[in-house]
Amino acid sequence: MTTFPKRIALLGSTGSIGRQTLDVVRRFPEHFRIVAMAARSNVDLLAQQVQEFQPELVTCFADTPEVEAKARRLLPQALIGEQGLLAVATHSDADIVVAATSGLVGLMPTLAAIGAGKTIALANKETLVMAGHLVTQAAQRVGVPIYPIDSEHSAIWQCLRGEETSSIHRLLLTASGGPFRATPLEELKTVTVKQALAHPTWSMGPKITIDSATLMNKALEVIESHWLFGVPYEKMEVVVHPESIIHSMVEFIDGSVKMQASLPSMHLPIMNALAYPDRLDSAETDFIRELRWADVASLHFEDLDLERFPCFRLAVEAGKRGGTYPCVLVGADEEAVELFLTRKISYIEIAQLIDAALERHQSIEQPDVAATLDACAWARRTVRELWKKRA
Ligand SMILES: NC(=O)C1=CN([C@@H]2O[C@H](COP(=O)(O)OP(=O)(O)OC[C@H]3O[C@@H](n4cnc5c(N)ncnc54)[C@H](OP(=O)(O)O)[C@@H]3O)[C@@H](O)[C@H]2O)C=CC1
Ligand SMILES: CC(=O)[C@@H](O)[C@H](O)COP(=O)(O)O
Ligand SMILES: [Mn+2]
Repeated sequence: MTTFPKRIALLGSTGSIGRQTLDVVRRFPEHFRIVAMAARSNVDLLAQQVQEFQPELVTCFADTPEVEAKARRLLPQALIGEQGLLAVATHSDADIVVAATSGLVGLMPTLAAIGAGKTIALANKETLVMAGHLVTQAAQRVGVPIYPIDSEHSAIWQCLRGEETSSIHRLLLTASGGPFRATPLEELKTVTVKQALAHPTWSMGPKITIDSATLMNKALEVIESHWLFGVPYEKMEVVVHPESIIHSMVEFIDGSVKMQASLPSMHLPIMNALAYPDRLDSAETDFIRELRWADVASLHFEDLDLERFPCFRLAVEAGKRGGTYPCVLVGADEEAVELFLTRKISYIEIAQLIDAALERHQSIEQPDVAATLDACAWARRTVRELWKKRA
């Protein structure tokens, strides 16, 4: 039987997933309590959240001296600096850690949380992509569960309840196709950051939104599925579904297909991960609207256009090759997306730089944590150097 309230440590409280997690906690105070929270630079919002949720521990990474000064002024009780994420992830009062920072910074706190025996509610997909073997082995060793928050994985997780992995014929991950699904190929050379950030169905942080535009996000999700559900790459397919209402499907060996549908809102997968094995009543919320027949009357599905989205092939290939290739993928992507967001490279150069970094890499098998982080750092440096040579 579940004991409520569950006590939550929230990594990335000021982000898109972090804020939606707090919406859920705010709505179900008898079910959840925030005991610790961490953010990087949005001190104003973090201070408001601390005021409202009264965590026992708050930390701010503070990536510049200005942010640090502000954090010391507005949050004198906060732990400042890089140790903060680890302290939040291992807080002794937390039952469950919501891993919702963006990018590769998610790995170490997630491993630390597992080591401390915490249940993981995982939004940060980069963690499993770059270190799937380390994270899943650690979780198995300690005996802690990893509940997915990513919408596709939440859908698959729900479809698999009561089923055997041996009954899976294939996983079908849906992809919205992003803002450039139908853009003439020639125009992709000149698309802007603003256009790339205009996701057709989801409102998310900038890194994942650009990954959705390049379809890197979907490839990361294929790799994430491999680790979460233990399904080989040959048994996974991606189908473009522009409405983002079917969040993914599982086809079983007898031909039956289960799919999970809901309007695009991350509140539902967050609620699912936090409340598992229970389900909370969404009628009690103002952020989840029930699905009406009109919403599903006209749904569309298309094949994925691999020529349009070179990042997809590059990334799945890196996942299949294994070793340190997935670490390089995550590091190179993080750097290339940063260069694009700061308007230093064009949209099509994202894939070119990631490709060049993967080409140059000498992979090692079964990397440990240090080798994983080294490979990510090497990839970031390599992308930056390649860009400087071009510029
Ligand atoms: N948004 C979504 O709908 C979905 C997101 N995900 C995944 O969830 C993760 C989070 O995404 P999203 O919420 O969109 O991202 P955002 O960019 O909106 O938020 C990122 C959060 O992480 C914090 N953060 C970043 N670096 C650090 C650091 N070094 N120390 C402490 N905090 C840090 C940010 O703090 P600050 O704001 O102060 O800078 C912010 O709170 C990503 O891995 C993404 O792929 C998966 C599925 C859906
Ligand atoms: C909400 C969520 O889970 C995102 O990861 C979503 O999948 C992004 O949409 P795309 O299908 O465009 O990548
Ligand atoms: Mn997703």
